[in-house]
Amino acid sequence: MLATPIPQYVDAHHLCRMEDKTQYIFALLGLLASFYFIYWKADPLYNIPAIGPSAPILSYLGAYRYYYHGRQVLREGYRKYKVFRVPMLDRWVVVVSGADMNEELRKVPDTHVSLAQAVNEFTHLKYTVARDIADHPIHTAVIRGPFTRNLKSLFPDIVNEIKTAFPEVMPLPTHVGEWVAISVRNTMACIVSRVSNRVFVGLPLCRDPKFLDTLVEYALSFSKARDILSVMPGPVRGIVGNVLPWLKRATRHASVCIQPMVQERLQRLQDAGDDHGDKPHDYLTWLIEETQKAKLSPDFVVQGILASNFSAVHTASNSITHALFNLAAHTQYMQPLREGVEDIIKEHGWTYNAINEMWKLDSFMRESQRLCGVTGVSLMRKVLLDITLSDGTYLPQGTLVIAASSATHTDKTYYENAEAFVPFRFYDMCTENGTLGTQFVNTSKDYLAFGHGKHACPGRFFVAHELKAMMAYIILHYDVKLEEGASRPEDVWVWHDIAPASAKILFRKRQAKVE
Ligand code: HEM
Repeated sequence: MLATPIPQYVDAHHLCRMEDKTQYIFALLGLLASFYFIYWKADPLYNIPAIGPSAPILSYLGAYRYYYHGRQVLREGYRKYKVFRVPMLDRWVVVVSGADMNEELRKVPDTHVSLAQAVNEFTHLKYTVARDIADHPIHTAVIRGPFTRNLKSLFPDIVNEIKTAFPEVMPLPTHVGEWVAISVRNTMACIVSRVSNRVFVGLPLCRDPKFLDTLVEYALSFSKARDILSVMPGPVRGIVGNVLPWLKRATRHASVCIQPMVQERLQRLQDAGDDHGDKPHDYLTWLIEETQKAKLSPDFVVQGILASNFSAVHTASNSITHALFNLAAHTQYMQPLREGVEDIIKEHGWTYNAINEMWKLDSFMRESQRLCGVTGVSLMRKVLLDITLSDGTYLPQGTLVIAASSATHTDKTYYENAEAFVPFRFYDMCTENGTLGTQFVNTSKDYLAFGHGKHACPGRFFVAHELKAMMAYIILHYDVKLEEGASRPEDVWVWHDIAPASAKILFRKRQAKVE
C-alpha cells in the first residue's frame, strides 16, 4: 500500500521548523556548557588539586566518597599533595599535609583566620549548641583561665565523682570470675558527663537524672540538627534552624536546673562585696564573672554550661572509649600499667600529683589518641583575609582550611612503626632519650589531637587528669578483654569525624592483685 504523499510545501516548512528547533537546542546546550565551564573555572579554589571530580555537580560523587571514606580520601590527598581540597555537600574544604604545613597554618594570625568561625560553619553553633555562644564564648575564657589554674583544688571532687559513678553506672556481678559485656561508648559518656558536671555545676545537680537526661538529649540532638542544617542551602538554613525544637527545649530544661544556682551565686557574690576570701570559688561563679565582664545578662550562664558540655563530654567519652578498646585488644599491657598506677596511688593517694606521675598511663593515652583521635583533622580555620601559603596556594576570604592530623599521625617520617599501637613509645622516648614534650597534653606540629598553638584545646589539662584518673580506676578495679573471637572494633568515620564503634567489651571484677 502506498502512503499518502505529503505535499511538498508542508514538508519543507516542517523540516525548516525542526532545523530551527535543533539549532535552538544546540545553542542552549552550548550556552549552558559555557556557563558550566565559566562557573567551574571561576571557582577561586580551581587551581588547588581536588580529590575526586572537581566539576560542579560531579563533585557530589567526591562528597559521597568523602562522607563514607574520609580516612582514605585524606590519606590519598596527603600522599600526593602539600595542599589539596576535598568536597563536602555545600563547599570545598582545603587541607594541608605534613608537619611543616601544619606549623605554617597554626602560625597564621587571628587577624587572617578564625577557629571560632570555622567551628561555627561546620556545626552551625547558633542552632545546635547555644544561641549566642559564637559571639560570646564565655566558657572558653573560663576554661583557659580560672578553671585550669584551679584544677588542683578541683581534683578531689573529680576523684570523688569517679569513685561514686563507676559502681553505680557499671555494677559488676560479685561472682568470682564472671564477665559482663558492657556497651563502652554509652557507659563512658554517662560517667564522663557526671564527672565533668561535678566541676561545671557541682552536687547534687551533676547526679540529677533529669539534668543528665537533658544533657544526653542535647548531645543527640546536636548531630541531628547539624546534619539537617548541613544539607540546607545557605538562605534557607536560618529559617530551618529557627524552627528546630531541640536546642530551645534543652536550653529551657537546663535553665530550670541552673538558674536558681546562678541566683544563689549572685547573692553570695553581692554579700562578699570586696572581700574576695568569701567569694564562691567554682565554675558557675567564674562564668557569672565572665558575663559581668562582657556586660551580658546572668541568664547567659546557661549557654556557657551547655557549650562547656558540648566541648567536654563527647570528646572525652570517645577518647576513653578508644583507649579501652585498645586496652582490651592488647591485654598484655594491663600488668605494666597496673604496677605503675598501684605504686603511685600507694605512695601519694588519689591526688593531682599522683596522676601527673603516671607516665606509662600518660603514654598509653597519648598513643591511643595518636591513632584514634576524635577527628581526623585539626587546626580548623576560616580565612578572614586572603592568604597565600608558602607553596604559592592562594586562599581567598571565606575558605575553610584544615590540617590532615590523622594522616600526619600515621606518617612514618614522624613516627617509627607509625601504624602500630605502641603504648609506651612516648614513655620510652622520655626515659631513654630524655625527649621532653611528649606528654598527653603536649601539642606539636606532628601531634595535633588537641590542635596546636594559641588555640590548642584549653580543656586538655582538665581532660588529661579526668581521663587518666578514670583509666587508673578501671585498671585497679576491673579486668578487661574483647568478646570471644572479636578483634578491636573498627572506628566509624563520617566525613572527617571519628567515632568509636558502639561495640561491647567484657569487664569483670579484677582478679589478680599486684604485690
Ligand atoms: C579528649 C578530649 C578533647 C579533645 C580531643 C579536644 C580537641 C580539641 C581541638 C582539636 C581543638 C581545636 C584546637 C585548634 O584548632 O588548635 C579544641 C578546642 C577547644 N576545646 Fe577541646 N578537646 C577535648 C576536650 C575538651 C574539654 C574537656 C574541654 C572543656 C573543659 C574542651 C574545650 C575546648 C574549647 C573551649 C576549645 C576552643 C578553643 C579556642 O577557641 O581557642 N575540650 N579541642
